[in-house]
Amino acid sequence: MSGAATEPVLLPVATAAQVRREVRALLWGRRGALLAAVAVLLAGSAVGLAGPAAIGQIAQAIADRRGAGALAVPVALLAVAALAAAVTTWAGTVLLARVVLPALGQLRERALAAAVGLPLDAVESGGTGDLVARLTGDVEQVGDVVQGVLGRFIGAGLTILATLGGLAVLDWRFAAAGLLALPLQVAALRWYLRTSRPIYAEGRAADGRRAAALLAGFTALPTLRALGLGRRQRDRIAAASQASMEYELRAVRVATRFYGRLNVAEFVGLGAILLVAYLLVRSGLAGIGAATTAALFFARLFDPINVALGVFDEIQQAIAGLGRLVGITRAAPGPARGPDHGETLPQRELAADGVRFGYGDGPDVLHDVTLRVPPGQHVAVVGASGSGKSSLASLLAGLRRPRAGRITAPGGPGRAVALVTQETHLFAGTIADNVRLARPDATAEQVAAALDAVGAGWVAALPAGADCLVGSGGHALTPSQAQQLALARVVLLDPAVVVLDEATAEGGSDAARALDRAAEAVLRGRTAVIVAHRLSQAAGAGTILVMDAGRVVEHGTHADLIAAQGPYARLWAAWSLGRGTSSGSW
Ligand SMILES: Nc1ncnc2c1ncn2[C@@H]1O[C@H](COP(=O)(O)OP(=O)(O)OP(=O)(O)O)[C@@H](O)[C@H]1O
Repeated sequence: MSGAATEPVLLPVATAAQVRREVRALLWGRRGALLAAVAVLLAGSAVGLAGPAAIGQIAQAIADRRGAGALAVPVALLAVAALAAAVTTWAGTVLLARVVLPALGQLRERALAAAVGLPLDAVESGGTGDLVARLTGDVEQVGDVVQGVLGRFIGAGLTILATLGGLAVLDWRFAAAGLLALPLQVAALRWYLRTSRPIYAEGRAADGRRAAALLAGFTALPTLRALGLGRRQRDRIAAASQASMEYELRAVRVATRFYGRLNVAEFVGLGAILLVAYLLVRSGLAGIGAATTAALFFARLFDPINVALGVFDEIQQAIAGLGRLVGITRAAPGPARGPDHGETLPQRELAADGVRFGYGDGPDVLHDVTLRVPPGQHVAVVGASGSGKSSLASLLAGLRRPRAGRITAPGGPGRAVALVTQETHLFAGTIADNVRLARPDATAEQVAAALDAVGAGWVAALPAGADCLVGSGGHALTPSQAQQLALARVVLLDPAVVVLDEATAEGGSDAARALDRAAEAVLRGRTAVIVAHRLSQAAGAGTILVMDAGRVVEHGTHADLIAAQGPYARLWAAWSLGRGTSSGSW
């Protein structure tokens, strides 16, 4: 392993243009519904203008000293407008959620699917933490914004537009006066974002330290008590709590000052409108009614502007989260889906040509490895520990990409190459669920047949049979039983090629024999590469490949290699000698 302590290479983050393209693609199929939602929200905003207009009419009627009858229509309009605005805004928000939530769900599915197909090295170099954070934290953040504030943000934006339009319709000078507030609002927002972000970030870090201090207090309780250190830990927790509270206070102070600045902007805008109204009314260019309406229009902007600016930060963070989500789908796809893995030409044999490989930016661990496995043939790979057998297996299975050279595998529908390693993971669920992972539509009979094929008779003996719960919290399986389930998965998957990496290394002699038989059943009739843990596994294979320090140093049948008196013959002699005394592996 190389000791290069480089920063982890995180998964890519999509650029703004890529995010836009992805969002457009996601929404394109729903554009009709989206347009409808925006139209309804816009209608709601426009209807909302009727309220101030009605009040303006009332003011005008009073100024003109008309009778009470003249108020009937504007008052009725006021009531109807309020109702209509409420209904349309509600309908628009619901419609918008119906469009955006399924789109987000689709993006999450695509990101998940991409994550599952990521090349192992991409995940390893970025750290699984990055991937998990994106699939949980970022999805949650984007989802919260989409469900919570997006509708309000769009509604507020449309209300601002409609109101500015209303002001301009009354008199363009009203709109111009109102726009005086804009530069002040922009400056306030920029100041707020600049000042609040570091406070929020440090606040989150302080929260983390508080949680860590608390946790340490709990886990180390017996030690702390025994040594009489409880008070010191309590002081530490108190200090951490104090620190995170101070950040919270600072955040509140900044927010208060932000809204104070917005109020100044509103004061400037409203003052300008009143001044313009005064001048227009005095010169007879506008009536009292229009002036009242203009002032009310502008006052009506306060709310949506506060909403829009208040959630701006959240929306920006959600856009950043979206970039990280889309970034997963942009990460280079694994070689199993690349053209070299048999997509272009129907390829029958599994082959490696001049393959060079190493981990991360470490040294090469495979040098110029070439091998061919004709259809239906079995090749066993043997060699001392660290000679590169497992690395070669993961390359052949398409889990990792070579630095140079090519891996070619039989093409065809479905997953053509299955890798079985001893690291089998059991998912929480029934035994049948675990086997069915390979083929979700498999019937109970097919699952039973697959279990039968690998000799997992013990399943039928369980009280619940294949419906027995396993995985975290479920019935505990022995490593070799878990291995059998992994092999049963392969039977269901029915791949053309199987790469078996020490699948039978687990267990004592009885279990090992059972696994050997299971592996034989799985390999029968398929092209296979077997990383042989015990030489007896290799002896039966058509071709044996001997590896040493990342190179293929010998290959041939068992008899050929014994006769050649080379490295394999030496391994065989050593292994045969130790067979009686050790567990059987070298
Ligand atoms: N994930 C990894 N990151 C970095 N180096 C690795 C990694 N896995 C293996 N190596 C290195 O690659 C070389 C080949 O290891 P590999 O596991 O392929 O050998 P092997 O023949 O399968 O050994 P064993 O029989 O012990 O499993 C070794 O030097 C090993 O230290």
